[in-house]
Amino acid sequence: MSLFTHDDGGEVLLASPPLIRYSALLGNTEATAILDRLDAELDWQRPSLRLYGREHPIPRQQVWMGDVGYRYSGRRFAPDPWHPCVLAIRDAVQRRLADSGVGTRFNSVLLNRYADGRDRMGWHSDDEPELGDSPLIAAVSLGNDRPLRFRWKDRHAPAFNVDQPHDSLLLMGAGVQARLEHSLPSRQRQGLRISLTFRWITPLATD
Ligand SMILES: O=C(O)CCC(=O)C(=O)O
Ligand SMILES: [Fe+2]
Repeated sequence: MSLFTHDDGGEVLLASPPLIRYSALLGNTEATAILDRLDAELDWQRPSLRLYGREHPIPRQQVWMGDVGYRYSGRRFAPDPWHPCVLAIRDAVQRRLADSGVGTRFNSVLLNRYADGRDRMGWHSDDEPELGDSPLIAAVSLGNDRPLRFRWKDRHAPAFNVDQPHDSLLLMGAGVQARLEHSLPSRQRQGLRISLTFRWITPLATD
């Protein structure tokens, strides 16, 4: 699914709200080397979520990284310090977005590790209050190409998939979290994938 291509290589998958995919963010060799390092060097966690009084380990692993803490599903997470590879990716993302006229910075990132096709993420929007009114989220994919599935909250149009190849960047622009939900469905026979979703978090007054 692609409407047209920007001069800088960004593919406009949805014009409004904007959903834009960029390829070859780091270059294949560097992206693969970084995938291996993040897999080996990060302190991957599998927290449990409490649902109807029972603890359920999430079906993937994750690391929060950056300058500010984060609340997720009612719990507080202290961030891990920036890993040099993650800083390199953040800078590449900010440069690529600046080149296409999107001046933005990110102060935190959620890294998700999907060991195989059984690991997944359920339907959600990234719309926590500390992300502000119309958050901009930049999702970088390393490793196996797993489609991100989107559905409209008002169901006015069908759900659709967005492929996320190795070394690609998906920009979810203003309005995407308000109007759509996304999920990473399980798949058969898939290998390791790590995603990095960069965000700007405004620390709340209660912090
Ligand atoms: O791994 C993905 O592609 C999706 C991650 C995501 O939705 C998130 O981190 O909020
Ligand atoms: Fe998300």
